[in-house]
Amino acid sequence: MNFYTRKWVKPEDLNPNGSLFGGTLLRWIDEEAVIYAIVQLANSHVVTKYISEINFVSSAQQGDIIELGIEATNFGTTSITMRCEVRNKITRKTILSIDKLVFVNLNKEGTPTPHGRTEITYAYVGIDKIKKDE
Ligand SMILES: CCCCCCCCCCCCCCCC(=O)SCCNC(=O)CCNC(=O)[C@H](O)C(C)(C)COP(=O)(O)OP(=O)(O)OC[C@H]1O[C@@H](n2cnc3c(N)ncnc32)[C@H](O)[C@@H]1OP(=O)(O)O
Repeated sequence: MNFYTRKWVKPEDLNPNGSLFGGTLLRWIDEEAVIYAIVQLANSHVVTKYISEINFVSSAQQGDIIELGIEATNFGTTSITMRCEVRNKITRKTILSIDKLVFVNLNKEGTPTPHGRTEITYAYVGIDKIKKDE
């Protein structure tokens, strides 16, 4: 699993108890996962379809540095399934885990369309190769 994104937990990210707000963390994960899906499927028109059980394992506090990890676990016909783990960068303690995030590859009309991908792309995919809607 690659931990590409690091976040520094700031005052505006906190809930009234002073720990990292769960909704903020989920927003960061959705964003991270959609970028991962766009790169893997080489298409900018992908949407979040399904997110499985979310396990908030431990909390993060102001000042903590956390990192978000995403890994593709299955390439379907029109979908990609990923798993996610968030951990404290310093202690490596798990903060959250999600077993399944499913994103669907869409065409210009917004209909699910085959992506033709079968395995993880590790090499850099040029941004010019990512299909964008016109
Ligand atoms: C890096 C450079 C970028 C440059 C460029 C930037 C562009 C920057 C763009 C940003 C983009 C932001 C995007 C953000 C992410 C949102 O915020 S997306 C917003 C939230 N999501 C939505 O609004 C989606 C709403 N849902 C839908 O529109 C429809 O459900 C969908 C997605 C079109 C799918 O329709 P459907 O009838 O369920 O389709 P169906 O053919 O039955 O299934 C499609 C696939 O989903 C799977 N599936 C269906 N239901 C389920 C389920 N419950 N569980 C698991 N899998 C399921 C199916 O098995 C199938 O997969 P395959 O077997 O083909 O692999």
